[in-house]
Amino acid sequence: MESLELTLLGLAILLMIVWCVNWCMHLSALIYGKWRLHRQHPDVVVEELPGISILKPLVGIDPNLFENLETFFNMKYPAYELLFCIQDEFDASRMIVQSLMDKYPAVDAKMFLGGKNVGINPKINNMAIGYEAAKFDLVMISDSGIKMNEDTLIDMAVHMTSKVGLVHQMPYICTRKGFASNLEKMYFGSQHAKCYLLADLMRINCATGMSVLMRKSVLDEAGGLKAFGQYLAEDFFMAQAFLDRGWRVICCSRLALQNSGTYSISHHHRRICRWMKLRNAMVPTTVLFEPLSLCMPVGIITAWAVNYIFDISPLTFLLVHTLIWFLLDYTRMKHLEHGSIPFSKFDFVVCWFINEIGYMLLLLQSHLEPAITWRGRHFKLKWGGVVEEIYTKQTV
Ligand SMILES: CCCCCCCC/C=C\CCCCCCCC(=O)N[C@@H](CO[C@@H]1OC[C@@H](O)[C@H](O)[C@H]1O)[C@H](O)/C=C/CCCCCCCCCCCCC
Ligand SMILES: O=c1ccn([C@@H]2O[C@H](COP(=O)(O)OP(=O)(O)O)[C@@H](O)[C@H]2O)c(=O)[nH]1
Repeated sequence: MESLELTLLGLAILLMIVWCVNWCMHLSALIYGKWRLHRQHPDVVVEELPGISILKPLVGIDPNLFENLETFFNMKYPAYELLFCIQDEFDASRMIVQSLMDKYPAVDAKMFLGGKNVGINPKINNMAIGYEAAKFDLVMISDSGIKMNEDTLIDMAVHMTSKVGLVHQMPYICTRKGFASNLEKMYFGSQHAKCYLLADLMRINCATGMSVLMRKSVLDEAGGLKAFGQYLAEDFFMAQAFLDRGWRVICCSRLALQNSGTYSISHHHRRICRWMKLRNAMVPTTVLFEPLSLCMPVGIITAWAVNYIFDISPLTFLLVHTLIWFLLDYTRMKHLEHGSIPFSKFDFVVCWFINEIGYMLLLLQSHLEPAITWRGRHFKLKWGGVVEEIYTKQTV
């Protein structure tokens, strides 16, 4: 009996330690975010910044594609080239790119059609020809849904100091109409931002491939872009290749503004679930630690612990815990927005709860359904992150 009580006491103390670690994570991410993000670079001599080759992999169109791509033609940067990689020669994005190239003849832009089969990852296959044609030593990969501010390239280039090999942007979401967009903002502004900033602070590989600037010479030394075609989480392995060679990988101070014109709650959930499956395979410790870094699971287990040790009402504890967590998320989101949050406080509360609950359900789903579906293709992840495409039989 005594040993059971001791075990329960030990467990309760352990859970309280996990709870304290979570508050330290929350506060460190807030402080680090304040220091790292939204910096200005008034003293930079822009003309001296190195040239950049920007790879834009495109598949299909969405209502914001023209607007998003146009921002790349209007960047304040001395030397850059745009390498549009269009997966299918009959893809509708070809017309959009052509019209932008006609509108901005002074911008160095080229189109590459059809890609090249160098592996399984379709994004890598799509960019393979563009990569070979890149003329600058700094190569940037920028996903189709990204919108750029005029000074984002400057910010990324400034972060590419002599010890740095890869600069990435923390994903965030542009303000668009509707609840689905608010929910996406909530996801990227709360738990995701907290862990992303912390990982960057602790130099843990967390680089997301939607917007990354890399030294091409180092990537070539690692086998070039094609070496990463066997993985679906090519971003993770690319960043790892830089770390393995002693280069620093850092997050710059501008956020990656995702502004896809096609969005819905189910699309967001499918996408996040796909990412969770990749995380589970790449860094298996996240299987245990990701739930332990979420408000509700941590609150519930600690409510039991404080009740066991201090006889405090679990419900009161849970309410106070949730309120403070919520307020810290609100503070972070305000900082990420660099101003006021673009939806009402009521919407914020609703989104916050739906995001917290949805997050836990998605974590469960990511374990139940291991196959990965991406843009209509199905993949099986093998240990170590190598991927295999699953072909389904067509019946006529
Ligand atoms: C008690 C502490 C527990 C901490 C546990 C935290 C668990 C992680 C929780 C949230 C993670 C958010 C930050 C990581 C960002 C990863 C984003 C992601 O999942 N990206 C995958 C998909 O990217 C797209 O893939 C297709 C590609 O074409 C696109 O271009 C990409 O954008 C990506 O592939 C994933 C790779 C693996 C990333 C592993 C990240 C581990 C992060 C650990 C963070 C720990 C921080 C806390 C430290 C105390
Ligand atoms: O078969 C594919 C799937 C994706 N992509 C490109 O890869 C990038 C990321 O795709 P998506 O937005 O679907 O990935 P997510 O961010 O959801 O992981 C985009 O620029 C796509 O155009 C590609 O070239 N071929």
